Amino acid sequence: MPVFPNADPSSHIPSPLELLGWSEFFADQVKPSEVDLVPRRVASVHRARIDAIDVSGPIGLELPPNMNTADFAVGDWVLADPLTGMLVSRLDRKTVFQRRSEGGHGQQLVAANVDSLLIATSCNADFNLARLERYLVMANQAGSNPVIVLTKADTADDAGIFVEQAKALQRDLPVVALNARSADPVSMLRRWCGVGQTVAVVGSSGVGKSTLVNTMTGAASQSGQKTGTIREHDAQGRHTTTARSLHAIPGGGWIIDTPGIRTLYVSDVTDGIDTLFAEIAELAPRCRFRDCTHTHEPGCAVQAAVASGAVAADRLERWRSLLAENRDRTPVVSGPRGNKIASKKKY
Ligand SMILES: Nc1nc2c(ncn2[C@@H]2O[C@H](COP(=O)(O)OP(=O)(O)OP(=O)(O)O)[C@@H](O)[C@H]2O)c(=O)[nH]1
Ligand SMILES: [Zn+2]
Repeated sequence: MPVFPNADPSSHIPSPLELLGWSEFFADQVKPSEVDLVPRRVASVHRARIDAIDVSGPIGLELPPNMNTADFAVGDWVLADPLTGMLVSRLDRKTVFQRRSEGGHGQQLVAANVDSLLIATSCNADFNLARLERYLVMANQAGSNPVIVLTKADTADDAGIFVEQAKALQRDLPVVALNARSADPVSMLRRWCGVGQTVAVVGSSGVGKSTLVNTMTGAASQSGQKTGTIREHDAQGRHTTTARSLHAIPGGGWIIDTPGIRTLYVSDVTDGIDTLFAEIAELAPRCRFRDCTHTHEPGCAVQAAVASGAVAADRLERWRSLLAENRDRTPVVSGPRGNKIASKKKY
């Protein structure tokens, strides 16, 4: 019998459901009256149809007439009737990404139950600190661990310059530079893609999201086609992703690809901004005024930190503009006495 030097005899062998990302968080939500239902995970959402996976593989989900596919996100866990295949209920989400739809008023669901968000950008003209900050705010707000993935490192003279700049964006932020067309992603991203873990890839069009997903899933497995990624020609005649879907990573977790996002607005993400600019958020309580804007007030701890060089002036500038945008775009609802309160985060 082979001996594995690091094998832990007490180590937990994941159940087939755990391999799909199931955990106690979801199991605890199943009511006694629901024990005859089966958990399924949403693999792709279409206008009139939802495809799911369960322990036996890909499976369709029937939606009752009072439910709308737009209310479901890739990565969601639902309970279904095993006999009719009818979706009965959705379990609460551990994490959820949503973004304000362009021109629209509602929030558009991007993905749910994502453990780590792979924020892809390339080591070239696409590299933009302000855009990365928006994605970081989105990940922080959703409760997922952000990881910056710098693609096309093979085309850069010195990818290290990009790595250093990205690392400075947020405390303890993991940053990896790789060639998405080589085997790099498989080993370099493995620690976020363990058994039962789910990652999602976001970023602008053309940065290499699909290439990354194909490399991680082993394109030869054709799992991309099976779970329903759609590639269409865009205005420039390039192939581009138009639908999100969940793909299996051989020997590991799950990866969700998303279409390129043109404009990412920040809205209702105050906590996410505080995490991104932790050095500023932590100083604020030491300002003389509780509602200090850190611009002109006497006794401002943040301005003092900028003067001493402990906080970078451009960070304060970017913090201010993100916060202003967030304030402008966050819907305000009337409170009990007509006072305005920001809308509550809703999963
Ligand atoms: N040299 C190099 N080329 C890459 C790398 N990653 C992606 N590419 C190329 O960049 C182009 C765009 O890659 P895609 O994977 O289609 O980009 P995408 O982000 O999925 O784009 P959308 O589907 O439009 O959102 C393709 O020609 C890829 O072969 C990389 O790390 N190095
Ligand atoms: Zn201040």
